Amino acid sequence: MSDLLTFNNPVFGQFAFYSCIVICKTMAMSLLTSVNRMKNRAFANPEDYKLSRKPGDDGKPVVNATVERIRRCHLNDLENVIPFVLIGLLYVCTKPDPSTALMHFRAFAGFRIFHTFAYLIPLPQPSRALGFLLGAVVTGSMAVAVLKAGSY
Ligand SMILES: N[C@@H](CCC(=O)N[C@@H](CS)C(=O)NCC(=O)O)C(=O)O
Repeated sequence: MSDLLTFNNPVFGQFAFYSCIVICKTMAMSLLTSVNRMKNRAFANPEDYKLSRKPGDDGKPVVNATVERIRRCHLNDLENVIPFVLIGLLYVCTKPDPSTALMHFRAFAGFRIFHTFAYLIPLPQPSRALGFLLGAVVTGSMAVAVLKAGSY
């Protein structure tokens, strides 16, 4: 029992692996935002322009469509990845069938990566909606398992 949330438990190991992938993907959105802020000279704060002021800059915050799209994608990751990680931890404690659990973890990571491509390319809808919905179904399925395990 005490080994459930350690790497002695293969299900936890797989959960940690796929969680780390989706967390790193979420973190990469910050980097991508920064790169695109610099590329498009679309900084959020007047003081940011002082780092690389160019002739003609008035130092006013600029809203750029690409930067805003990346930020929405980042926010959507936060809305979905955090619940996956929290519910996933509880799910691992229900001692799920290892192959079923692995299918959940892989599917969630795959759908979230697909959602990112669908948002940033962008792919025509309902591609992004499907990426979001299927990922949410995976987290929902783990939540049902947790609720069942805790309901007696
Ligand atoms: N916070 C989301 C909740 C619903 C959601 O996540 N929808 C997916 C599929 S349409 C999405 O990618 N929404 C765009 C977004 O969150 O920026 C929203 O405002 O749209």
